[in-house]
This record gives sequence, C-alpha cells and structure tokens, in this order.
Amino acid sequence: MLSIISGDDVKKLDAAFIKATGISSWDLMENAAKAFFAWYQSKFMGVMGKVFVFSGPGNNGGDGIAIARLLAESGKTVSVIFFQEKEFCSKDYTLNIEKLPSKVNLIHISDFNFEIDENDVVLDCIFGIGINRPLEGSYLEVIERLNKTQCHKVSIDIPSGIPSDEILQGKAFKADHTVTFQFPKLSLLFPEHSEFTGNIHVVDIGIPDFFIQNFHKDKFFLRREDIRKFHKKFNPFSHKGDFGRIMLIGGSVGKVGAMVLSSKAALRTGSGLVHVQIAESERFIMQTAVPEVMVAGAEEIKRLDVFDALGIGPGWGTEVDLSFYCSILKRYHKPLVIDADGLNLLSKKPENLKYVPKGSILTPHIREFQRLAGEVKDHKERLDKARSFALEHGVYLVLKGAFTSISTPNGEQYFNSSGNQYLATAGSGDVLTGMIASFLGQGYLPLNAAICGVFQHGLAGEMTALDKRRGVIASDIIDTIPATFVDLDIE
Ligand SMILES: NC(=O)C1=CN([C@@H]2O[C@H](COP(=O)(O)OP(=O)(O)OC[C@H]3O[C@@H](n4cnc5c(N)ncnc54)[C@H](OP(=O)(O)O)[C@@H]3O)[C@@H](O)[C@H]2O)[C@@H](O)CC1
Ligand SMILES: [K+]
Repeated sequence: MLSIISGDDVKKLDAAFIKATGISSWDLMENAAKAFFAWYQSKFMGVMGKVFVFSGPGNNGGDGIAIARLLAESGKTVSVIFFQEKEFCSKDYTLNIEKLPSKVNLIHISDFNFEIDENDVVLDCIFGIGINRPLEGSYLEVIERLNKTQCHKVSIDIPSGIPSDEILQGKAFKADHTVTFQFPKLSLLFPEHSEFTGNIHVVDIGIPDFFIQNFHKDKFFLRREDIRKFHKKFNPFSHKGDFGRIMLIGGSVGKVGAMVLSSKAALRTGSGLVHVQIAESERFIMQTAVPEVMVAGAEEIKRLDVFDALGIGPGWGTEVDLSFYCSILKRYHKPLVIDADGLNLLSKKPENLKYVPKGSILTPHIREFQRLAGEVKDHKERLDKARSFALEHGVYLVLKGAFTSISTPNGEQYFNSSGNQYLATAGSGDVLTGMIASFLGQGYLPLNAAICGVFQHGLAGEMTALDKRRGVIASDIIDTIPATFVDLDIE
C-alpha cells in the first residue's frame, strides 16, 4: 500500500532520505529518470518517432534532461526544449545539462519551430509538484500549443500546471499518460483533472514505503498486490456457517432486479446463506431469478441478530416506512452496509444517522453523498467532507467513482486503483453492496470488507470489459467475480 503525502512533505521526505542514506539529490533524480526510462521501454519502444523533451527550470525539468540522456543513449532521436538558461535553473538540472550527450539537440523555446509529427513523443517536464501559481507567458503559450498538437504525450510526475494537492487554477498540459514517482499525487485522483492526466502509472524510485510512512498523514493508495492481506483464509473444514449468513433488505415493486443483482453478487463473493427482505409481490421473480436465495418472512425480520451482516437499500424505493427502517437500525448491533435508497432515506431524515451501528459501511455515489452531506465546490472539498462525515458518524464512507475512496472512522482515506468507466452501468452499485455485505458476513473487519469489495468489483469490471467494453452490464460483473479470486490467487 502506498502512502500519499503532500507536495510540501515530498521535499522534506527527499531531504530526510538523502540525509539518512547519504545518496545525493542527483542520484535520486537519476533513479527517477531510470524508473521512467524502464516504463518507457515497456510501453513506448514500439513508437518510432522522435522524442521532444520540454524542460522547465526546476527538478521536473532536471528529470526531463536526465531522461533525454537515457533515451539518446538507447538510440532515440531526442531534442530538449528549454525555457531558462542554466544559471536560473535548479542545481540538478544544471548537472544533468552538463552530462547531456552532444547528439541531443538543445533548443531554446524561442528557436523551436513546433514541427512535431503524429508519431513523435512529447515529454512534459515543464513543471512538477513545485508549481506555485497558474501558468502564464511563454509557458502558457507552449502548453496551449502542445495541447493542440497531435502526437503521443506523456507527463512526468504530474501534468504541468496542476498543483500536487489542489484543484487546477487556469490551464495545464493534457497528457495521454502520466508517469508519477513513488506514489500518485493526490490531485491526480480528482475527477476535475482526468482530462489532463490520461492513464496514471506509478513508478518506484527506490524510497521504501516505511520511510515514506514517517511523513504520511492519512492517505493510502491501494494496489493489486495489497489486496491479499485484507482477505480471510478459509480451509477444507470450513462450513457454510463460516461463510456467513446475510440479509439484504430492499426490492420494492418494480425494483426487485436490484436485489437479484445484490444477492447474486453476495453468493458469487462467497456468502454461505443469503436471505432477502423484499416486497411480498416480488417473491416469485426473486426465487426464479436466484433459487439459492431465501426470501425472509416476518420471523427473520424480528430476529435480525442471527445475521452476520445486513445490506440495506438496493431497489428499496423512498416510500419506505421510516419507523420500520429506524427499528432495523436500532435492533441490529453489528456493522451493516447501506446503499442507494437506504442512503436517500437517511438524507430525508438525517437524525436517523445516529442509529446507524458504529463501523457500518455507507456506499454513496457522488450525488447520494451530496444529498447526505450537502453541496461542495470541488472534489477536494468532497474528500474533506467524506473524511469528516466518517469521523463524525463512526462509519466507513465508500465514495464511489473513479479512484473510489474509503474514509474511515479514524480519519484515514484509502483510494482504489482498480476499475474503469465501464463500471458506470445500471446495477453496478447493487453488485458492490452485495459484495461488501458478503465479506462483512464472512467475518471480515469493515475496512477489509470495504477494501476487498471495492477492489474486486473494479477488477471484475476491468476483466469483463476486455471483450465487452461499453457493452458491460451488471450481470457480467457478477459473473466475473469468481475469476477475480482466481486472478488474485485467493482461495
Ligand atoms: N521524491 C520525489 O518525488 C522526486 C521528485 N523529483 C522531481 O522534482 C519535481 C519537483 O521539483 P521542484 O521542486 O524543483 O519543482 P518544479 O515543479 O520542477 O518547478 C519549480 C520551478 O518552477 C518555478 N515555478 C513554479 N511555478 C511557476 C509558474 N507558474 N511559472 C513559472 N515558473 C514557475 C519555480 O520558481 P519560482 O519562479 O517560483 O521561483 C521553480 O524554479 C517533481 O515533480 C519530480 O519531477 C525527482 O527529480 C527526484 C525525486
Ligand atoms: K510535468
């Protein structure tokens, strides 16, 4: 798991790492350049065009010049386009200029004619996390011109113009790929910046995560290799009771499909027993669609505590008797999952939030969260609000979207890295509810249930999109859940 630290802390981290290990700041830049070069070789070596490296005056520009050297040594035709004479540039920029082989064309921006071909590659090393004001003058002109140029575009560390932790003011470089060092900068995860970042790739520059943790505050980036450790182990002696008994509550008239999806997803995620509480008239549809599910009667609703987890909300409608909802929340004493109409009903009567059992998992998408917590001006404020909401109510708040975030009752935030745009399809949220409720019912801690559910839901989306792309529907995601266990090597 990678810790996400602020741009200001990166500078302190660099200084502390250099002091502790005795390596030089130039070595660290060289590590960054080599890490980028390895990425480039794996992704871009087939691209035969020329490489244009646009280098700003700071260390981001210095990275670019070191990268230009490595690319030229590998046989590429490389030009460096610079903005400032070296005496106005950072120390490691200057050192790298001195090491640049003569075969690299070194061109001042005022002499550059912008003859860039479709097959050429532009590396954006104008500004990194040291940007401290909106772009202007020649920087702005060049970036606007590059944004209109057809070619391959890659940003180093962060698209130039975007600050590391804040929302962009003004313009920025539009990349097809952003190759970021060590961990994704927080602002790369904001939806407002998706048109600039392109695909995000994190490359390791050799600062161990335990070292970074000295600086970390409360934000983490979840990657595929992290997921195994959040899973419980089962063995051949495990029986269906060990896999949990859950109850899903929702499915009003005409909306029982949501419960079909949630309950199937829970079964595919490994639940031993799945009960559903739905509108009486929808019983036949439910049992035909998912024969493995048991439809709950009045008796089960009375004895809620026999269930290892509840999932409330899919297809429930907003006409539900609020006193019935409230009685469920008051009588159930373990963490549960609330989604969709379960959340909308809480927005209608926020005082009921106090009855939500501590450690429960709430899974709003952006609009549902807005109904619950109020308007925000941008994603940064939304994330801050999600954090304070989770702290205040003692819940795990799963804010769904690209890089779904999980805010915890102790103020931490975990960002998911799996998934794609094809998950934005009807019923996808119902699938996630079923998955998280299933893990919770299998005895996972709420954080682990949320992490495994969110990651594998995203992974199932990625895997099913391989041959379906925008044709992915929620049922395909469910069908792919078992393959995610295989893919991650989880028994
Ligand atoms: N551990 C790591 O992660 C490592 C990070 N590394 C790399 O270092 C990068 C950070 O480098 P950095 O701190 O030198 O900042 P960077 O973004 O190059 O620019 C600062 C310069 O720009 C200027 N300036 C600012 N805004 C401006 C504007 N709007 N318009 C005009 N000028 C503006 C500012 O000068 P000012 O005018 O404010 O005095 C200053 O000269 C990081 O992103 C990564 O690529 C690796 O090398 C090694 C390990
Ligand atoms: K950059």
